[in-house]
Amino acid sequence: MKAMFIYNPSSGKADAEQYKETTVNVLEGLGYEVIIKETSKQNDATIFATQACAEKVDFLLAMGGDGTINEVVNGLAEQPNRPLFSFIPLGTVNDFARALGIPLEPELAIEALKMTNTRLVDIGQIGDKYFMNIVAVGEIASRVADTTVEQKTKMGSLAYLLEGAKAVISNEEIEMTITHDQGIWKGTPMLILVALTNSVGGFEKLVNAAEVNDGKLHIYIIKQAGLASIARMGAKVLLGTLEEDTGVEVIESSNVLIESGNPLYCNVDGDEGDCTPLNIQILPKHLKMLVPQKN
Ligand SMILES: Nc1ncnc2c1ncn2[C@@H]1O[C@H](COP(=O)(O)OP(=O)(O)OP(=O)(O)O)[C@@H](O)[C@H]1O
Repeated sequence: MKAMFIYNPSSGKADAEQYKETTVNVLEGLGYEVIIKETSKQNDATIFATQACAEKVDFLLAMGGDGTINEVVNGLAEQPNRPLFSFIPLGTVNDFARALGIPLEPELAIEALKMTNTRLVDIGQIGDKYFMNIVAVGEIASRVADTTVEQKTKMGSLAYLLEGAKAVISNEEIEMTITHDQGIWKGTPMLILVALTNSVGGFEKLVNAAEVNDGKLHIYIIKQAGLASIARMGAKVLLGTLEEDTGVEVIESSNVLIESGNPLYCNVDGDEGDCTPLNIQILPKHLKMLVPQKN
């Protein structure tokens, strides 16, 4: 059996090197012959993941933050022979790991490779790219993309909230049209989230209803709100009851087209993505993943 191990030495606190040997030992202990690939720049992880498919490896293991994992998913998504996939989270947010029950401590995640189950997992397609967690559209979303790596490392998920709140103060109303399976929504929302998983920006209960393999895009339309309403919604984010807020509308759909009066950049899995109009669809159970067995 062959495995490819892709790691990003710069992810998180840049400590992939320290976990590399243990990871390879565990893979070899599981009977894999291991091909090791170190990324050095943007897109390397995508190229390596595509190579893994061409070389028909049995298992692809990645180590890195959400950005690296997103690149790997982009390399796998269009290939006909996708290997089993899993990853060791090293980033600052690690939403996909939270959603899948992969331990956030790298040592524990590596150990967990010894006892896994397979799970078919949905991914999303946005234009010609792929994502596994979230697309955010609105002025807040573009500000979040401005959060520096230093801010993210220091404050973790809090950075997302603070940057978001700052953006709200200068928020201008932008007309948006959302075409989904059941109809068309028009308005001037503050933020639109299209989520595949429960965990967004490190908040594990943000999209409570989302399961990684439910075949649905969970669309949260967050309407214009003053600071008091934002504080109320913030509390509900923590409690996992955001969808009950009067300022929030939730739509489930397999496809969505998001158009806006002025072009708006979106944020895809924490990084800047394309500009509106955005065509998003779900690819149900597209990845076969190895996830830790539940105790
Ligand atoms: N050797 C490298 N040095 C610097 N950057 C790299 C290297 N290899 C890959 N990259 C780039 O680093 C980007 C960010 O990495 P990643 O998201 O894994 O870490 P992070 O930003 O610390 O995590 P998170 O997204 O959870 O905050 C990748 O998308 C890739 O383009």
